Amino acid sequence: MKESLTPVRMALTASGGSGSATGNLRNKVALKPGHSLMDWVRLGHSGVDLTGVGGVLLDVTPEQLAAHSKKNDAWIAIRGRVYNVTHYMDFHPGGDAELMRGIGKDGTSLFTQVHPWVNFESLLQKCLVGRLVQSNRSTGALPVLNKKTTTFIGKLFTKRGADQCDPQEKSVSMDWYQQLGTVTLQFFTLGDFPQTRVMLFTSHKDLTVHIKLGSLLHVTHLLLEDSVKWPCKVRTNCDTGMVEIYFTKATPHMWHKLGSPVEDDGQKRDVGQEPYDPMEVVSVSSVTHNTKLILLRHKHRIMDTIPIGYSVPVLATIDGAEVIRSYTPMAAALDEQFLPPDWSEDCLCLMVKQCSNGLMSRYLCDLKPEDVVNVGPAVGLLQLSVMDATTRLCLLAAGSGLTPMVNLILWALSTGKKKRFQKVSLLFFNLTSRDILWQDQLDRLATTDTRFCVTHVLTAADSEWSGQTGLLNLDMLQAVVPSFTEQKKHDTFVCICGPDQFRESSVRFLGEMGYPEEFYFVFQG
Ligand code: HEM
Repeated sequence: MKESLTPVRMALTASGGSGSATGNLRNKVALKPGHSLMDWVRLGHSGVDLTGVGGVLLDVTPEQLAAHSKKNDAWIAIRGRVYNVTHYMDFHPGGDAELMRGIGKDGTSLFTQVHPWVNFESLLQKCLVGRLVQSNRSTGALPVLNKKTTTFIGKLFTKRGADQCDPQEKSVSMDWYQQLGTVTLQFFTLGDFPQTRVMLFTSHKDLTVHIKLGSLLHVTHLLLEDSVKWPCKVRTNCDTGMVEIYFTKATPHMWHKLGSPVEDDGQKRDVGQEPYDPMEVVSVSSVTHNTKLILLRHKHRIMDTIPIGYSVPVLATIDGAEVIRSYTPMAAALDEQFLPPDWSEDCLCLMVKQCSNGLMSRYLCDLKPEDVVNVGPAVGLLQLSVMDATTRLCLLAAGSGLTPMVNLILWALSTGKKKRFQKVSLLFFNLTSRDILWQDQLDRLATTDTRFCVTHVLTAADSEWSGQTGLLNLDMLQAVVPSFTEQKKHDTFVCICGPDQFRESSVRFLGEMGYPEEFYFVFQG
């Protein structure tokens, strides 16, 4: 969860800025009655569409941005995101005239010059229109600062690019803020779900952050001003592509600067073959009679975020032969109260069903704490942006096909998401009731979040089972997945994961319901 950001005046001192557009120490205006921060928060929750575009995230060109430069139609871009601040005008503590100075354009530098501590992400979350993209007419060339890290007024800004890549992949910028006991790094990317690796070495000060966007790897290497604790927390905002890394300071005190950049060779390079990483087993716990939850951790202070629905290859030498099998890392629980006791933020969690003839699954389920497993780079095809306009997510899973669904469920139900999913339905098939994975967690989630519902179906139910039974059929599917209509085609997206036969029949029935391929995604086993 995002930590609350109390405005930190020290951040101002640290950055050397004046804190006011005019140089006055304070430049706040008296707001009209009914325009306090609380009133703004209330308006955000009132259901009024503050975006003015109906809640669909748009790609906005600079020309389109410039067309919204009036007080009663005011858009502003800050760090790659475009917000409609028309409703915010009268709530802006610096007054409407000040805010107007950044309207219709990229207001990032003005904004950071005046109040770098203001948490615009949170204040304007209901106003998010979309992403600022290159104009179609422009050359697509972004500043190319290869192998260069520029530091200015107490924060670090890194921008790199390559000529032959998608313009959206090119830039990653960075900012930071601090409180007495914590320091947070923010990386602004335009990616859907950038893959991030955080590494902290010597004296807990030597920090390297890798952000992988498509075929590019952006590397930020810093010697922090002081030591921080491990592990950190990494949170990715899939709507905006922002990655936030939270550290607890080893000693609480205000830092004068974040640290100094370290020049590396090859700051940006194509991501090609990455070696397998040795990871240590933290714990192996039972989920059901034949399924285990395995927590792995890098031997050194390394932490990865894996994009939703991606899988990692696991490599092991079993009976003298090398075996590779892919698994989808997932959250270790749907709710904090179910987290395994040894879990920490830097754990990679795999759920593995022990198959009688599965060499790798037996090997993994027999692992003991401190054993070492080789894990390769994550790969996947699911792009969350295909669900930009989706309000209803239908998940069809069978057995361990639940694994990619877990992170999808958590993502779709996450608060903070501007374009909320109104409904997330899981149709979950298992053999018998003792095979149902995480039944307690799924059922609990369905009671605590009304947007989520789960239907358990057993294919070999015993006499005590009062729920649904049988193999997937068209009626069952139609009860969970709405009929496909041309007018509402973007409303629903379906994800499928399970054994071959299950995937095939799901696709066949969806076809019978008229669903074109672009409205569902099949995870390959
Ligand atoms: C880019 C154009 C903007 C300009 C020139 C501007 C200017 C100002 C000024 C002069 C102040 C008074 C500063 C002080 O005396 O403490 C202020 C305060 C503030 N502005 Fe803006 N602003 C801009 C955009 C925004 C946006 C987009 C937001 C929405 C997130 C925002 C949120 C705030 C907040 C929350 C304060 C109060 C800060 C505090 O109490 O520390 N501003 N702004």
